[in-house]
Amino acid sequence: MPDIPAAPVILGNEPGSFPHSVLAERHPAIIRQVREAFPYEPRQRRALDALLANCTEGEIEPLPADAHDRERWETWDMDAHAGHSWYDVPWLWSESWFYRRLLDAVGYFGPGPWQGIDPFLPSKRAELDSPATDGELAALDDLAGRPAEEQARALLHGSLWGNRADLGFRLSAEGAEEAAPVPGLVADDSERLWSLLGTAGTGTLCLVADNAGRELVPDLLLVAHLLAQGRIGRAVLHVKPHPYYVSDATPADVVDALRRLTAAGGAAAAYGRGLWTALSEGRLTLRAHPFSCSPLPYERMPDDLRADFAAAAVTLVKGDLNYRRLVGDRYWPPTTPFADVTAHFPGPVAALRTLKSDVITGLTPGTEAALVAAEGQRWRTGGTHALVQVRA
Ligand SMILES: O=P(O)(O)OC[C@H]1O[C@](O)(CO)[C@@H](O)[C@@H]1O
Repeated sequence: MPDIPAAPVILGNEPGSFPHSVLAERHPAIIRQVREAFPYEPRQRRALDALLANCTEGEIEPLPADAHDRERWETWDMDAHAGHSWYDVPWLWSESWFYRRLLDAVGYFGPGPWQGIDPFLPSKRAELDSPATDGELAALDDLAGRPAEEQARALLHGSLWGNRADLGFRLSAEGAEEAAPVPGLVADDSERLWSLLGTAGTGTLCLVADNAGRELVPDLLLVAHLLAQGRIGRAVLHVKPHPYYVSDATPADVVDALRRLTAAGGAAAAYGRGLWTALSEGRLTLRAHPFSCSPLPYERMPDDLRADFAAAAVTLVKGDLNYRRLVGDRYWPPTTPFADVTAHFPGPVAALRTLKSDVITGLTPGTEAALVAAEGQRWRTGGTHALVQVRA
């Protein structure tokens, strides 16, 4: 690990800051949304009320002795944070804790009739079934006639901007972006990524997925294309073992996305069938490792996960939250080299992310200055900029 000076860990205790607004406003809004989405019973409603009070005004209370994952949370710093305000512990930790406690409140971990019912399913399904998704899948028919290289670039673009829930594989979108005053892409190592993926490869691609629906669909399309073109021999798709950060993809969401593709007809269905076959033949594997919902940076990943990533030709890490966990959720100076903050990662790694939180590394001084001149600090959190960063 290079000797880089540690930057301050992001906490949520500064009123007016983005992390503070997530804890003070977004989490209560998520609780309201979940209450309205299901006919939860009185016990669950009382538990949601208690969570609302606890997460905004209370202290972190350890999991009960019989919680199925208590030991795991002990290794994830629960005892060190117990007794503190949610605002005074690392923001990354507080956010993960919120989803863990929310699932408890609605009875997700059971036992009982609500066990395994995803409280975010209605919003995920609505997005997947939206007419916007129809239009985006239909656009694949035009893409199918283009040269493979062009398809690959368009699908990468779709996967990247899909992180904004905006499938970008409509080729027309590419030019629009270049016309913006500050480029949409604040760092673009995509050529290095293509060189890692080669043109004829037997290696494994690990894709650490982020959101379900309109992000997962283009992620799957990209994987399908790379497998079909023989640029990789195998893919491992890492998803979350349980609902998380509202829209994060779980194994059930992968199945929903595949059904959506195969039912769409045209080129989308062909991609869907290819993925279905790849899963049944073991060329595409699903992983839902507990650490994928951990409140810790990837630097602290367990050995089995480390071995997975070490064996990959490249690991694609999708989205803002995974970026925060990859580089460390800290106020890095924006020009801190990406290679330095990802030196802990056990193999070649590429981040594909739209910018939705304060964490950023790997910018050139010129890019940072142009962004600040045009937008102040809004570019960090607005989701209007994106990056492709690679450490080979
Ligand atoms: O879906 P993504 O790209 O991981 O974004 C989730 C994002 O939600 C927030 O945590 C706010 O809750 C972001 O700052 C975070 O990183």
